Amino acid sequence: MTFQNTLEFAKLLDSQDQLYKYQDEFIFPRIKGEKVIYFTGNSLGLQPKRSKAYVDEVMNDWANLAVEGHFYSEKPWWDYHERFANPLSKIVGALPSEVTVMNTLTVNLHLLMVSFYRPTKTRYKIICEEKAFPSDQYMFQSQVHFHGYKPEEAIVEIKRREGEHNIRLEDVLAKIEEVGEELALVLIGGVNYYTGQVFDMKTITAAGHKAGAYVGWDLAHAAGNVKLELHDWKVDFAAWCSYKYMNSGPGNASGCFVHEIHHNNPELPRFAGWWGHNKERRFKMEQTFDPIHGADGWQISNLPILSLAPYLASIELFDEIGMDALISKRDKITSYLEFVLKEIDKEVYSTFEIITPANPSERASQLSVLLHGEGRGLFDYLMKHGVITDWREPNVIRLAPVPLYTSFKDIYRFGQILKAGILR
Ligand SMILES: Cc1ncc(COP(=O)(O)O)c(C=O)c1O
Ligand SMILES: Nc1ccccc1C(=O)C[C@H](N)C(=O)O
Repeated sequence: MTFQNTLEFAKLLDSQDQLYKYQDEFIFPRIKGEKVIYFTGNSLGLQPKRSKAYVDEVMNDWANLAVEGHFYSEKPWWDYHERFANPLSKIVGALPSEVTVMNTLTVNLHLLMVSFYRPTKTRYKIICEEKAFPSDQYMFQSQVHFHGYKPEEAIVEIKRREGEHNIRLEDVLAKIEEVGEELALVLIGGVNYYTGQVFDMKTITAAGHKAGAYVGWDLAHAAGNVKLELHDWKVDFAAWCSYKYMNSGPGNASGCFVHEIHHNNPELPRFAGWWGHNKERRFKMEQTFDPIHGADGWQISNLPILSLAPYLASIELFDEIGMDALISKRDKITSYLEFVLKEIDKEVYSTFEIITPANPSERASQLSVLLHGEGRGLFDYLMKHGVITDWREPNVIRLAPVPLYTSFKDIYRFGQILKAGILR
């Protein structure tokens, strides 16, 4: 399809968009009375209107039933998290028994590393990507330190080549082969938070296994954004936060995946708690831990039901729409954004550089734009004029045209505001 940078064309695309109506499911902040153009769903997703009723339900059950709510509320709290298994498993390409919700992302990655980072004298290295999200870097450093290694000897970063913004698959595979028998774990962000690069998770997972290592993925920017087949790819474990593309609310619960091949492995250590104990016998208060066979067996504490409530509301929305419809709009709207950026760049003789891969199979909902010759002033201008983006040092803005609630008209309007901002 040949795109045009006109309001009429954007409206035409909106009229063909089957997800157009879902914008109305979300609450948009307003600036001077007008809904903002929201490009930061990769940091914090918008609030679905249906979330509040789910939270209210828990508040009411708590008021009316108090402790009895654990077992007798409309959605009993003691197994509330089990409602996520079906819809979540479809989002990440897993069996229902392979997913669970608990804690928060970095905490879950730490807990999963308890099981899957088991360094020995000869096999102790972790491969990760250069400039991983800082929380992941601190996690790796503290984990290797905990096991008695120094970060510089145990952490192997895959570097970008000189002058390139993205990591090449061939370089990931070469590094895995090079580290070979010393490799204990590969743990990479499935979608890089800064550039929006999507890694070839299937190929990297297979390569890590061939080297004899476990392979896990930080799916913060991938869950609800890209097509995942965690089960078929034989990923060992993964975790994600739910407050980005899954719109569950600030700091909300994380999701976890543990492949079924690990469910009955008594050799795998884990940090246990009563919520991971045999469900039928949990309240018998027995001494010996008998883990649930499934990702739920990694649960530790009883769950924060008030925060799961909006996550459940949002996950049901995903279930209604399905990942395939989302991804098909995602690709079209991301390409339209790319087109509009390039058109504006030509019109104003500017020098943007989109550092996200141009290849649609290596990107998803995010375009990261290097603003050569522009500074924070442009970002501030956009914010003031109703475009919410985010700024990452030294001079990158990240734009995520989330398919659930972004319209093609938003993209056109953004282009016009951007142009005015550059010419200001
Ligand atoms: C890739 C990645 N990893 C980890 C985190 C940290 O998540 P949390 O603070 O929920 O542990 C984030 C975002 O905050 C992220 O983007
Ligand atoms: N949870 C947050 C709390 C405060 C500020 C930012 C975040 C983010 O999630 C940042 C996000 N991980 C990012 O890719 O920028």
